[in-house]
Amino acid sequence: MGHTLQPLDGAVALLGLLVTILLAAYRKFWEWFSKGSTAYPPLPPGPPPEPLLGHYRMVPEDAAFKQYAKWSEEYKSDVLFFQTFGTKWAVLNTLGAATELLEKRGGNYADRPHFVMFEEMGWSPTLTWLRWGPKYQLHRKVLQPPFTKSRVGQYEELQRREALKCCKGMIENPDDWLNHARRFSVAIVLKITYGLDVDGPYSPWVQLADDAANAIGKSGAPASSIMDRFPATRYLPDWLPFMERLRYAHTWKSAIQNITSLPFEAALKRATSTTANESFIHNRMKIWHNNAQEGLPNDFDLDDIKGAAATVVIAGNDTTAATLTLLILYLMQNPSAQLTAQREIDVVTGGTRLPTFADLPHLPYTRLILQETYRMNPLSPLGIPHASVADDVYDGMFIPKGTIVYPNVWAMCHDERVYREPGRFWPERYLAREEGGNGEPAPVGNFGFGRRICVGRNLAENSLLIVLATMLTTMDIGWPLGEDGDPKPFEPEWSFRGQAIVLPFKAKVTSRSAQSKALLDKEVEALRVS
Ligand code: HEM
Repeated sequence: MGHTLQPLDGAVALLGLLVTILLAAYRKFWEWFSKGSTAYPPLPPGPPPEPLLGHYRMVPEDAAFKQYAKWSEEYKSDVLFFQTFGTKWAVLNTLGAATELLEKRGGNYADRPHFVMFEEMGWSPTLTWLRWGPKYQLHRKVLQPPFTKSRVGQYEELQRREALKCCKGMIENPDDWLNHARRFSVAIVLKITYGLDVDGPYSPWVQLADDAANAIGKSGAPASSIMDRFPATRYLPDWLPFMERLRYAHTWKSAIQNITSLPFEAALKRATSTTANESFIHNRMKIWHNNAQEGLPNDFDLDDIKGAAATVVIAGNDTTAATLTLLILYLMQNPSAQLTAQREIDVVTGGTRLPTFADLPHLPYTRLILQETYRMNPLSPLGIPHASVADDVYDGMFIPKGTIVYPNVWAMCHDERVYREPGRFWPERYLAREEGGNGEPAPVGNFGFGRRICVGRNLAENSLLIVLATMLTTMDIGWPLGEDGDPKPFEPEWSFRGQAIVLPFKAKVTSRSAQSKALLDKEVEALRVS
């Protein structure tokens, strides 16, 4: 039967036409807007946005850094520009752009965006998320000094002690190597910050730190949730289907509250029961009490002390544990690199003692293994975003005030113009050609840029180098064996939602020799009785 034209069909057709015209007009407007005017140069390029939603739906939540790298090639620009609901963000895909903007013009990019999702997760004031201003400067002034290159040596004894315990734990419980890696990292930051000891891999402190790391690690790229792009949505009910990230924030809120409060409370209790304790919390509390007693103002109040301490644990724990996990992965996958580093260490120690901090400057290849690990998988592939304080122009492109700026560290570390076969683990790549290398530059950006550069980078580097050197001296790391007794190579799984994390995997950890085991046992025993 034929279909006669109804008034409704006409209305639908009219609506369709209207939508098409509006879409075309919107595209034209965007082209005009991004081209700039006589007053403003054009915005950096990027894919054309959708009406109303802008680029919101176009950026994948999973491995966004890879999509940004592709767009950078497609639009032939090291800087890309995006917007949605009035929020603007730029992505810097080359080291040149990141150095120029975040380092040379660092003052203009020292701000952070307003992290709405993290606020929903219940964070106290912490340096990492604080906006640029007096409060930020106060936190940085308090947190930076203990971790500078000249002062970080005060933690070497603690770091070596924990490295020895970590290796002994891994060798004696090889199936549990991951928990020993986690314990190593938590033990260092909890001791420095709160004066707390972490007894074994199943200490509740390890679990607590692990929950917080999970909460952060899978929360998506910072400042990229719907609440960050469109803050009013934080007030919507979290059961709405598109409010998945708000639901996530509320689910994990207790993990953030626990890591902020429980070690703090435990440290305060210890402060009354022990006299000598030199942790961050105890030093800050002493200042706080003295000021209070003398009637002086306390600029750094209790909430600031609590937040600053939690920053060190959260920023310093999982990053170190995740890098140690990557080291084990790459050593397992690259036996020849492992052997070269082991030989290097044997020459320095004569094979008759375990390495110390004094040996590290003489272990260039071991250091290159860590450097190559940083390059292969930057933990924060899009860094932690900065934000611009005032309008700026870069390479003829306009970057408006208040733009959120992501350094695409992954793209910089995998730039084929800089690194040959960037997906290959090859520590020699940094050596000069005549030494069998390719003269490639050390990767930059793993610890961020400019005024916001990581406060704990020297501490992290020392922790990782001493545990790496101790592992190489005392352990062999290989593929797990199958039931037939043969090594079974595999490709591990990864999570790229927010941080780039390798998921737990199996490895075969064995003692390197009876002699290295005896040396390790002796040193750990000496720690126990001291
Ligand atoms: C392998 C280990 C680590 C990695 C890969 C790492 C990476 C980063 C990155 C990418 C940033 C952002 C920098 C920027 O905005 O440009 C950062 C900031 C920060 N990191 Fe680390 N970090 C590590 C270890 C640590 C440790 C051990 C501590 C503890 C002392 C720490 C404390 C901080 C703090 C407090 C900030 C915020 C700085 C600011 O906003 O001014 N990090 N880190």
